[in-house]
Amino acid sequence: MRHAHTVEQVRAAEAELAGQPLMDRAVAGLAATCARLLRERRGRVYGSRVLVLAGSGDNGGDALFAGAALARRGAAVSAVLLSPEKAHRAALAALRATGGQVTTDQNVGLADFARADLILDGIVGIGGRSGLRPAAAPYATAPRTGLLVAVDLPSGVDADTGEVAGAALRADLTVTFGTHKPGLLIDPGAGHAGPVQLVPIGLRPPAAPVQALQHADLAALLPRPGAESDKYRRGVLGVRAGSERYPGAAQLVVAGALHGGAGAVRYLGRPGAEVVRRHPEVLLGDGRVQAWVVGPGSGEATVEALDATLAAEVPVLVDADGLTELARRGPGALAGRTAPTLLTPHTGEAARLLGGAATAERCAAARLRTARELADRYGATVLLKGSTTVVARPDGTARVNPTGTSWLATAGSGDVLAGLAGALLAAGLDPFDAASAAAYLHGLAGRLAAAGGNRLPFGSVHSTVGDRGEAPVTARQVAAALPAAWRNATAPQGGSQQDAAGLGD
Ligand SMILES: NC(=O)C1=CN([C@@H]2O[C@H](COP(=O)(O)OP(=O)(O)OC[C@H]3O[C@@H](n4cnc5c(N)ncnc54)[C@H](O)[C@@H]3O)[C@@H](O)[C@H]2O)[C@@H](O)CC1
Ligand SMILES: [K+]
Repeated sequence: MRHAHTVEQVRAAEAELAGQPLMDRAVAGLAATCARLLRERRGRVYGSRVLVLAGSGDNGGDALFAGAALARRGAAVSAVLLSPEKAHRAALAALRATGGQVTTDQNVGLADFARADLILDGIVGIGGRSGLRPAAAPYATAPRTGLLVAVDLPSGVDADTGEVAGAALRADLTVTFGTHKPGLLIDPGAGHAGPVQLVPIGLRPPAAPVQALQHADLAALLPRPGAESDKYRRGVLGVRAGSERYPGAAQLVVAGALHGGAGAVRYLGRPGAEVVRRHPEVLLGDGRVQAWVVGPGSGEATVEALDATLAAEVPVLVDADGLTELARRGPGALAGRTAPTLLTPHTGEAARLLGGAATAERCAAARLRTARELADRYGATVLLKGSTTVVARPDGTARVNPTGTSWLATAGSGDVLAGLAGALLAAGLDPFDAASAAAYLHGLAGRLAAAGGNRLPFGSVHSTVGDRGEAPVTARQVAAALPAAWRNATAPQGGSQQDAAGLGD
């Protein structure tokens, strides 16, 4: 499990320990990574051009100290000071002692930025407030040919939320200290961070409010049938999805559920005959179920379907048309529920559920806040889909999904996810585990399907961008790739499989 802590928690954990040794460890890790990158790119550190962007705090101090370490190994290091009068004194002296050049002229800085082999972004770290200041903003868009390494986090990204107010630096790699920060794992911040490397510095922070599953966590969560298993013990999922107008949604929910390990799927809806023709395993008509999925493509049947499922005393997953109807009814519609509810909106549906001034764009820009607010208001677990899927519980604990790919932004992909998460609910996972495991498996299936037989490219903690060497996928292909994703995640050699899937640390 990856753990991400808030700035307040990091500060408290740091306060328990002495400052300078922490900084020394951070700088040593940072300088070692930069040296490795330079060796990979230029064959050696000696003679490489390194630019340090140094702000006024300890983040600038880290970058300047790392610059000094690289200069001692023969790199040509220059630094541009963004707040000259407040630059970290000891670090600046260390860089000067190695012969490093220091400037306060931003034109010189931008010229060096264009030609450096490696740039260290030490403008602001966890002390950053409300976006980049005017002196730093040009570096967010200035042309460069070298690699940019963000120190602790990309300047301009909100450490606690991943929100970006205005411009932010875009890194090729982020070297973060002590623990992950939520903003490194959640878009848009995650997109600015690139792959994240964690340098341990000995912090002992409390339980993390934001987590990201890894392969081993998924393997532990996914149900495994035992000798005593029958279809009821494995979990029967009831599906009220699809309509005459949207028969495909029913097929995709069912495909997601069957490949998601449901003991059986019971289908209630108009296109029943078509569903059984495609999936002969499916049971039709009312009967015992352990969880429900309601809403995908349910069209004119939605009101009745929602009434029936919300009255059931088993977990219910509400998606798509079901969410639009729920938004009309408001949070009170869930007040009488005796079993858990899982809501799986995309940002447009999230905006509808929140009402007021909420828009899809604002929900996308503030994903963690949106998921938490919905979970709190509706008293339900919420899986907010999109670039970085976020799962939040009413108590605010959240999981962010590292496996997503933008290839999953395709029609019907959400229906497959609903069926998969529903199957895991029916198997007895609590909604938080069911939703986060489903998102992980679904993302992995999307990536495996997109990569075809190719090895997945080296990725990151978080890589939501469709990579070269991948092809577009359909929702049916995602459903069909679920068994491969399941095997990939649960194979005994999980660690190497994780690397093969491009999800290494
Ligand atoms: N405290 C510790 O024990 C450790 C801290 N470390 C480093 O220290 C950093 C935190 O240092 P600080 O607390 O000094 O904070 P930062 O260096 O992140 O930033 C604070 C400074 O930046 C200014 N500032 C705030 N918002 C700004 C903005 N939008 N644009 C420009 N300037 C802005 C503030 O006025 C303040 O002077 C971490 O991110 C990490 O890099 C590491 O060395 C590990 C150990
Ligand atoms: K930074």
